[in-house]
Amino acid sequence: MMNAPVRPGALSAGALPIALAEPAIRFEKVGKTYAARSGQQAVSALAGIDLSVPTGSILGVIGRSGAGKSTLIRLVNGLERATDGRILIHGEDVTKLTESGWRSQRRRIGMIFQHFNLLSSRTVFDNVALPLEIAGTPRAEIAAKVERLLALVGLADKSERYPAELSGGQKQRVGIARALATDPKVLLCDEATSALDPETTRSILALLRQVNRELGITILLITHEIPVIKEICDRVAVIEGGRIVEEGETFAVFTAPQHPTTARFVETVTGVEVPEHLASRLRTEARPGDSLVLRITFIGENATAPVISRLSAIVGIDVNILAGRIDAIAGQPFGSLLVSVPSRAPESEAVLGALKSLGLKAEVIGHVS
Ligand SMILES: Nc1ncnc2c1ncn2[C@@H]1O[C@H](COP(=O)(O)OP(=O)(O)OP(=O)(O)O)[C@@H](O)[C@H]1O
Repeated sequence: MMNAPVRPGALSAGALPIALAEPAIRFEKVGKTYAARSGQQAVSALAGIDLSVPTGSILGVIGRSGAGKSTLIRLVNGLERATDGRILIHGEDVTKLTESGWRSQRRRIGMIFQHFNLLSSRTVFDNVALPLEIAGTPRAEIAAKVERLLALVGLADKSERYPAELSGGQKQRVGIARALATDPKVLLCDEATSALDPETTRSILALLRQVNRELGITILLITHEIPVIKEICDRVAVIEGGRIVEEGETFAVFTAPQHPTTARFVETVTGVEVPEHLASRLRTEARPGDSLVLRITFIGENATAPVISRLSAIVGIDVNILAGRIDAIAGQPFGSLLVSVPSRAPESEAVLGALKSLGLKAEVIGHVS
């Protein structure tokens, strides 16, 4: 039986759920092999990459050095060409574009870099104006647009300065303004905060979030820093050895990583270390009078609920807090707490049962005297 035909105009693009909307970027079985150079072997940098960047989202690709991140992002703006598969940008296959096709495509893609790539001989204003000059925009229009962009990135008072007179964070703000000059639909970020200190990193990430939310620009970023993913990415893809080993919504991936590499990345921001003085005394077998050490994970609304007092009330015993943290992942609360309770059978079983009834994940770490 044939499917019923879809009536043209029955669904407007605005009414489509995100999952059905055309992704801003789609990789289909993409591979990249760098050709052998004299005396060297060919390098397979990427293989079998299937990845969709939903329109309007921020997707972060994380991986260690050499995993293939730079190659992946360079394929999206045509600085490298895929050797296998296809890349679609807003539905258009860019894999077969000619150089002149790429020139007009690149106007729809902005890019920012780890080392900013500003022209040192041009003022802030002239750096931001450059893509507009290349596109042949009239001078009066350029002036108005550059002023708007500098106001957006918080540098309205720096337009006549030169890059050497700016801090790293200010240079990246100029990079962002320049990348937005041609009204791109997609912004690519290549380790954009790796050269910045943590506080400046946070302010640049907040600006990127604002650009995404207020201008509706899709962002694909690559990084080796998990806090960047935690802070602003809606989705995360983990890349290793040229392959995507895990991909999903940031909160889901962080709270239940499936691949060992993902688990190693996320434990640095979600886990609570067992304090040294405790770790050296931990045993797997309980002895009479011992305490049981548990790691409790709080997700979503549980992270801010008074669960420890509720737990004590249910089981009628004291719960000692040993270490903990409450944080936000992609804007959602997440907490992890190390506690100790009596190891004796009825009490410890009651605690584990009560934690389950409260909807909390508990992991037994060991026993201490
Ligand atoms: N132009 C090139 N010619 C040959 N091999 C290359 C080239 N560029 C990258 N490679 C190789 O491809 C693999 C992936 O490199 P890529 O730079 O994409 O990784 P990365 O994750 O961005 O690493 P890093 O964070 O260190 O930049 C590596 O083995 C690298 O040596």
